Amino acid sequence: MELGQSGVVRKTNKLAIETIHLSKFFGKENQIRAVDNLNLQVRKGEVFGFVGPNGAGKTTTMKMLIGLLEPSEGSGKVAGFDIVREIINIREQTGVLPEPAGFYDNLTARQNLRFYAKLYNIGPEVREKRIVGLLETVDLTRAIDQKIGGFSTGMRKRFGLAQALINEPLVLFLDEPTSGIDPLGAQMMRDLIKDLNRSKGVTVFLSSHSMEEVQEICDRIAIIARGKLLAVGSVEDLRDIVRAKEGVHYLLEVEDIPLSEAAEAIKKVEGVQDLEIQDRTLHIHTKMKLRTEIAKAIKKAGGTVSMFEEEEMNLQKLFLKIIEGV
Ligand SMILES: Nc1ncnc2c1ncn2[C@@H]1O[C@H](COP(=O)(O)OP(=O)(O)OP(=O)(O)O)[C@@H](O)[C@H]1O
Repeated sequence: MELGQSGVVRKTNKLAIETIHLSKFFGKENQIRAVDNLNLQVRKGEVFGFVGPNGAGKTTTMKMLIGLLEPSEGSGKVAGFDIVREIINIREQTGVLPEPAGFYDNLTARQNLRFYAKLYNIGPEVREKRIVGLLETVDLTRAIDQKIGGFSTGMRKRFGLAQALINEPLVLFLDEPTSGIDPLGAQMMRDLIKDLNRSKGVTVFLSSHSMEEVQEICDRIAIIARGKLLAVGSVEDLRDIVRAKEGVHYLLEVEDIPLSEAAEAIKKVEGVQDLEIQDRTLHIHTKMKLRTEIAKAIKKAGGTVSMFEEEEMNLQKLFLKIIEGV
């Protein structure tokens, strides 16, 4: 344990968030298993994406992590503090952008932030400076004395981020940070999140339905469905998981020998499952990664590889493959 600059207790641990068998059941006989035996480890300083279809259990998990819901079973820690017994410490160390976010619409941006700063006992001098700095960070300087009620959706989201940062948190929880905002506003929000993570080392736990967004800003991603964790890792780790399940799809173009000869040579490589010729391209389906073996077989047959690519598996495709049949 150590004391942070502000005198707030900080626990030393390599993990920002950890859950062990974390579960939440609803209903008379606990028949709704909203979160079911979730084991998660989020490292300090990473941007962690939490994705899943509607009703997967994302919000319920977040609520348990920030002390708004008590787990039915299992346990968890945020910034080293227990999510049941040490909620006050967790509140001090975390910032939350909920969806939907509620503000005092009749108060200005500055007045709203003042209110939240007071909840954290931040003294007037630090408070006023921090408010100006935060509103500058989220590009709302010009709106500092405008009432929140008149803000656009994009402005409200950015304001929500400023509010979530008022206590200089170690861990930031963002629920759908770009939902409902236009592409330009969404990109601005994503850049802000990346910047915050890089410049201040804030750990970000982010839930989103935009796979493009998650792929762009997250270091690692957890995929959940029906309350259960299906996969976790970087996009490349998720590709490996899907490759192990579904095999690999290569696109290949060859010169110097007829395509039919190239196809015959490739079919002999162990692990090649299927092969098709479409126009001038060979589509090869293999059990595992076989790039070197296929290239060798072409060379041996007297051919020259002019194009050799693995079919692009973006997070959207990986997500659909991973949740398939669940
Ligand atoms: N208070 C509650 N009472 C009963 N069931 C609930 C309650 N809160 C959530 N649930 C159920 O738990 C499951 C998980 O809900 P949750 O809101 O956590 O999903 P989600 O992944 O956040 O979904 P979405 O992407 O739609 O926001 C759903 O089946 C939901 O209906």
